Amino acid sequence: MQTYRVGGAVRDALLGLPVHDNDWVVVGATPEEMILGGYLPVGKDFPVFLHPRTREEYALARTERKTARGYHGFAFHTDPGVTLEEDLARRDLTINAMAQAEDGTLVDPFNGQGDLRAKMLRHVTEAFREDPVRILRVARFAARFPGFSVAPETQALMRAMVADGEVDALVPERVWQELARGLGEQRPSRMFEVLRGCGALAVLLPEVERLWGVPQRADYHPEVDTGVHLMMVLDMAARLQAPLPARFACLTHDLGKGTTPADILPRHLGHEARSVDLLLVLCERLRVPNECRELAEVVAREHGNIHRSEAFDATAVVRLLERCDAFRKPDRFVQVLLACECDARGRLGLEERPYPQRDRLLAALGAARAVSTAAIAEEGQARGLAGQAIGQRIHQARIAAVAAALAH
Ligand SMILES: Nc1ccn([C@@H]2O[C@H](COP(=O)(O)OP(=O)(O)OP(=O)(O)O)[C@@H](O)[C@H]2O)c(=O)n1
Ligand SMILES: [Mg+2]
Repeated sequence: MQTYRVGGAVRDALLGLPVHDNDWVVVGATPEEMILGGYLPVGKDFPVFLHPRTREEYALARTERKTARGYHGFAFHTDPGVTLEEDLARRDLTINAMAQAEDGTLVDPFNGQGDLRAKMLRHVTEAFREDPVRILRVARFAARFPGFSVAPETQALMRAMVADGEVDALVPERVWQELARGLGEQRPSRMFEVLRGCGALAVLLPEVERLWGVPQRADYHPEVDTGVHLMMVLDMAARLQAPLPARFACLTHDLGKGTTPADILPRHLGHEARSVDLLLVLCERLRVPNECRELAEVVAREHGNIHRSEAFDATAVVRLLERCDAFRKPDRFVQVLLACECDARGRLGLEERPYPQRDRLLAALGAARAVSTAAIAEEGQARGLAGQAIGQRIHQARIAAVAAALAH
C-alpha cells in the first residue's frame, strides 16, 4: 500500500501558502487493513479513516458512482485495484488533483501545475458533475484566490448542471457550509459572481440574485445598482476583517430592496422591514445558525437608523441601543456597527469615508452601561416601586449618562 498527500495541501504548498490540514489518499489497501493498522473509520459507507495519532484524513483511492440526485445520492466504489490516477480523475479541480508521494515526487496527470501558473479553476473530468456542491466550491475558491478565473469549459459545465436541476437537490447544510466559508474568504464578491454566472445564485439565493438591476438613489449610492453595492459591502467586510456573522449581516441587510414597489424607485422606503422578512425566510431555508440570523436581523432592521444616528439626541440613542439589545449584548453590537460601517463604505468613491457613527454610539453605550442598574433597582425596591417604574428610572438614568457623554 502507498500513501500520497493530495488535494489542498499539495496545492497550497505549490502556491507557497501555509498548509493547515493534510489530506491523504491510500492506494492498494482494503478497509480491513486500515482498521487493523489502527485507523479509525469515519462515516458508514465512506472509505475515509482518521490516523490514530495525527487525526488527519486518509481516504482509500476510489471511483465514485452516482445512484441518485444530489449529495445523498452517492455510492462509493473502492477496491485495492483503484489506481491513484483513477482517484485523481474524479476530483473537482485540476489544482486540487495533484498528489505527492512520500519521497516528494509530484503526481500531476491533469496539469494542475499549469493551471496554478495560468490561475485557472478548471474541472478535471466529467466526473465533476457527480457532486453539485462543487459548483459552490469553485465559487468559494474564486473568492479565496481572487486572481483566478473559471475556465470557460468549466463555466459551461456548471451552467449545464444548474440547467439540469442539479443544484435544486443540494441539502441546506452543505449550501450553508460552503456559503459561510466563501463569505469568510478574501474577496467574497467573486463567489457571488461565479454563482451568478452559472445560474446557481438564482436557485440558491433568489432574494440576493434579484438585487442586480435594482437602482438606488445616486446621491447616496454612486454605484446605483443594488447588486453592485452588495458586492462592495461584502468586499469591504473582508477588508475590515469582519467575522462571519457580520459578513452574513452585510449579505442580507438590503434584501428588501429587491421587492421595493417599482413606482417608488429609486427610493426604498420601508426596505428595512422587508429585508427582515426575506432574511428570516432565507435563514429558515438554509438553516442558518442563530448567531448569524440574530445579528443579521438587527442590522437589516436598524442600519438606516444607525447611519442617521449622528442626528439623534440622547433619548433616541438610548432607544436605538435598547432595540439593538446592546446593553445585554455589547459584543454583538460591535459587530452590528461594523456591518453598518461596511454598508456605508461599500459605495463607489466613498470607500475611505470615515464612519463616526460607530465611535459615537460606542461612547454612548459605554456611558449608559456605566449606570448602576443594581443601585437604582435596590433604591426603587426600598421605596416600594413597581418593576416597570424601576425600568423607567434606569432608562432615564441612561439617557442622562448618554447626554453627558455626547456633550463632550
Ligand atoms: N466535493 C469535493 C470535495 C473535495 N474534493 C477533493 O478532496 C480534496 C480535499 O477536500 P477539502 O479539504 O474539502 O478541500 P481542499 O482542496 O483541501 O481545500 P481547503 O483548503 O478548503 O481544505 C480536494 O482538494 C479535492 O481534491 C473533491 O474533489 N470534491
Ligand atoms: Mg483540505
